[in-house]
Amino acid sequence: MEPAEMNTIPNGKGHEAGEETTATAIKSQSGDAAQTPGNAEANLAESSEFLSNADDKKTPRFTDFEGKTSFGMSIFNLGNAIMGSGILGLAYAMANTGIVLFIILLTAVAGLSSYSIHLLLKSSGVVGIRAYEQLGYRAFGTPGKMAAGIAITLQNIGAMSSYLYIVKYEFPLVIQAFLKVDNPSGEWYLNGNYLVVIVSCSVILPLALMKQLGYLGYTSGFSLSCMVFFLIAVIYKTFQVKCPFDDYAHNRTVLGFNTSVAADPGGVAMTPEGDPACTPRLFNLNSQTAYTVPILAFAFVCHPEVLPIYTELRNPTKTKMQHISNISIGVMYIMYLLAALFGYLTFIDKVEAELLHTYSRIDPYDTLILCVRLAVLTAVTLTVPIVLFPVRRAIQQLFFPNKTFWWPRHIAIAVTLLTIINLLVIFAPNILGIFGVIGATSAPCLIFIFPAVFYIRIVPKEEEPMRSAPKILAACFAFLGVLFMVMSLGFIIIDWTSGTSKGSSGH
Ligand SMILES: NC(=O)C[C@H](N)C(=O)O
Repeated sequence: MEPAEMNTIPNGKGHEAGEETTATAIKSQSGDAAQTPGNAEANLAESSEFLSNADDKKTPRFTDFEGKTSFGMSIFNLGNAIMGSGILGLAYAMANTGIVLFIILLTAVAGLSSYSIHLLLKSSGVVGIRAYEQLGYRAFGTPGKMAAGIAITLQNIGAMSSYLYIVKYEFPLVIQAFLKVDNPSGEWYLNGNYLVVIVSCSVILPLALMKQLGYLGYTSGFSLSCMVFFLIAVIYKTFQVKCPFDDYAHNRTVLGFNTSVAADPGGVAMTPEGDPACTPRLFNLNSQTAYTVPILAFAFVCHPEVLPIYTELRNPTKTKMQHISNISIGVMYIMYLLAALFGYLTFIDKVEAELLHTYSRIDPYDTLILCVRLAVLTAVTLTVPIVLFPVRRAIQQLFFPNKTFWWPRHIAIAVTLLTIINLLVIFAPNILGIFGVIGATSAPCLIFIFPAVFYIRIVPKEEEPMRSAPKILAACFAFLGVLFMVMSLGFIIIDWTSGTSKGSSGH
């Protein structure tokens, strides 16, 4: 072991100077043990110590970091990590599956998501370090660590870009409507690119510079309340909007108004009352049904954030963290179900891939809908710092594995990441298609494949033989992930070649 390793903070978070404990040395040894068969015994002793402690619910013995975040704040943070732009695509997914099939799939993805967190937590109990990349390292050495780090980076950069796209395209419309600017003539405050930079510098960057994720609990709570407001508005609108709805652009054209709202090229056919297009379906299968699982999987991705949140949890145990995950997933499940159901019941077959757009087609200047847009904008903006944390941690794990916390590096990584995402959103809006592919590859890796294969490799054979039920189940889970990845990629390729791209998971 190199002397430098004795000071390693493997989770990428540092202690204050002088806070270094012998625990750090224990971790460094365990990192080494992964590579040296001779140390396997010591390693196993350490793992069983973690496991027995977790199971006994005695004083926890995780020594990689002393967390201070409460149970409630951790629920807010994880809930905020789960809830993002994914919610806007769910009504569309329901339109393409029907209500019953959607509920079955939503329940399945939520359940699988929670099982996958169980695998991650159990593996991290064995390794003793709560970092996704370290699980990869323990399971497969450097390639495993690289694979985890790269998947987290790609997935989360994709998610953050999708949030900033919302800021770029929604924020100018909201400002325009609130200021009642009918004919915009190049005002800077209606330019989405400037707004993205302003929001990034004034809101996201200061939050992303926080030393610990736990501090973001309050903003996460606020972000979730914004989404609750969105949900209440979606439910309320179901009883307000008559099906078939009158397209605003169509009305304005018919009445001869000069409107700045572009008419949808497809238009909305004015269907008579009693049209089947206004009857909700219980089951539905069409060419877009294939996108449902990628949309749902994207909506439930929070796995890169689980271990950082666990690291900062006060008195951490596996059971406690699993409760936090189950509560967050459970609450999001209910919110997702309600948003999808009422969004679908409002527009039935006319619902678009992005729910907010559909409301704008009724009346883009409706005050409630403008407030809802503002709420969604705020919610996704406040999610960016949470999603940025695991990327910074992955970069630290990959490039500066043996370094203690250092403010200049912490700040430089955040600034660089935000700059890259801003440049992508401003100059390469067409890259969303690429993120569809990334979403289709990194999401199944992070949710299904990595937790399962890491678990199989990390949990010692003495404790769970290869043919034991938990490991066979984990193997099936990994297989499901591969199947899902191949399917999603196949659909995207078919979509591209037939030229009807809808962009699956990358909203
Ligand atoms: N955190 C993520 O990667 C995506 C998040 N689950 C969303 O719905 O936007």
